[in-house]
Amino acid sequence: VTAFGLSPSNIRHDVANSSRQRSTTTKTNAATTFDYLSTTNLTPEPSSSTDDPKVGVLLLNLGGPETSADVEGFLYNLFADPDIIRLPSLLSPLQSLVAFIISKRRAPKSREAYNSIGGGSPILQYTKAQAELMTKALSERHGITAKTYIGMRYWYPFTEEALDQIRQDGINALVILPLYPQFSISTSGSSLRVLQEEFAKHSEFYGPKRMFHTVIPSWYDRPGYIKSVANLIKKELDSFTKEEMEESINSIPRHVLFSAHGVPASYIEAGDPYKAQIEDCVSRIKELLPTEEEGVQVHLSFQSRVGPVEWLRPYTDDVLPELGERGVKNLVVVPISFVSEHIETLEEIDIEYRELALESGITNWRRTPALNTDATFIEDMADMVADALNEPSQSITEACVANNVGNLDLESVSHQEEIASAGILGVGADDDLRGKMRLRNGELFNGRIAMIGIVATCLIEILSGKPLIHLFSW
Ligand SMILES: C=CC1=C(C)c2cc3[nH]c(cc4nc(cc5[nH]c(cc1n2)c(C)c5CCC(=O)O)C(CCC(=O)O)=C4C)c(C)c3C=C
Ligand SMILES: [Fe+2]
Repeated sequence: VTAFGLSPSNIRHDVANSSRQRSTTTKTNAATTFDYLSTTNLTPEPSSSTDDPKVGVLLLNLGGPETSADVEGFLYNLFADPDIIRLPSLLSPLQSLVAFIISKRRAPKSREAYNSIGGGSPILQYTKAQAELMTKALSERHGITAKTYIGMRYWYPFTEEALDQIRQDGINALVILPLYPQFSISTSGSSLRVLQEEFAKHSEFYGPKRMFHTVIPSWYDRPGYIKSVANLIKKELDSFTKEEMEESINSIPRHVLFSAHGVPASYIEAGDPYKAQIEDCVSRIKELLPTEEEGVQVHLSFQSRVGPVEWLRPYTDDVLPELGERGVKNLVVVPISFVSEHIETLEEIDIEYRELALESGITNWRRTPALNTDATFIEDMADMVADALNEPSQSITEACVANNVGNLDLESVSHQEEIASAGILGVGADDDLRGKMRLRNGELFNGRIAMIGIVATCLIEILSGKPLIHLFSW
């Protein structure tokens, strides 16, 4: 079935009539029709007295503090998310306490970073601009009138608020688009979990008889997106002057460093597709760039690690000095896992990494802007929504299962490994593998003991007022 196989009466519906009943952010194109509804296998009950399809697009994003007074609350929401810090189930009742302690601890450093970029995150402004332009392009390119909603995970407007509005507006065909090109359990997965909970709470509204929804879980491989990033990089590569090129003492004069947001390495072990999608994305973009023979070398590293655990490697702050040592002078840094400017582009890359690069001898520094409202990208967003309306639908649950959301639970990881290896272990048991499984279970046990120790340490600090907590570095 297509994503929204509504009843035949909706086919070739006149947008001009229905658009009067809903508030849209677009100009209405009266001559256009809802051709995308033309395959009809399912017949939902209309949500209002008319049987208009009311199309909504829900853009999911992370959100960010708008002022420095918001920073601690934002951090609390982030660390209270079990998809960001997953405690073993025994300790999960302590999640709020852990979030409280870590956010208090981290707030001054984060606040300073936000102050250096004007006091708050620009994420909401960029997301609003993307929403408005995408809605307009959806109307102009595809004749689809839709209302676009923004649902942030950790700050206003929260996803729950967007869903309240979606219900009030009587939307009956919803495209869910996380603004993360690559899927991670910690980002798109976390937002989809909120949707799952909300849909269960209001099942009378979100049931298939009342409303269809389809999720676009990841879209890093869309040619329009790949092309728009490649174009931004080529523009920066072309900006190196002849003099700058001559400064290079590396055999390759220009270098491109993709700096992706990191995740803890344990996420990948739990089945997070993020690393594989980042690598695939980078290799697709690379195909559109000049080759090494043409004087451009491409690198990939991961930034923004937080806390005491191992994150995806290589780390950006290790790679920059290495490139400097290799005589690289001309470098274009490309933020790759996010589509608008935010603290980690404006502060971490533009200030911290730039300084590190200059200290390391990389004298000619460039950074591609985030896609923001890039015209090719906005058009591709609109095309992506239109495609989702015409292609087979993917439910929230299907998207979660396909991307291993929920696997972060330590018990389920261990259980799945046992299941996965049961065949090998049962017949012709492999002692080495059994040994590894025992080791893994031992590690889990040790992990839990360590976690209890950490929480106990925090409690002691709170109760005693003494700073035991800077034993670990959130
Ligand atoms: C693809 C993008 C992102 C992934 C993956 C991701 C995972 C992740 N992040 C943290 C901890 C923090 N993230 C913070 C800010 C932040 N994170 C992303 C994106 C991804 N995070 C963005 C775009 C932002 C910035 C929002 C803004 O205000 O502009 C922060 C707060 C900032 C700071 O104090 O450094 C934290 C903390 C973890 C632990 C994690 C994976 C488990
Ligand atoms: Fe983050």
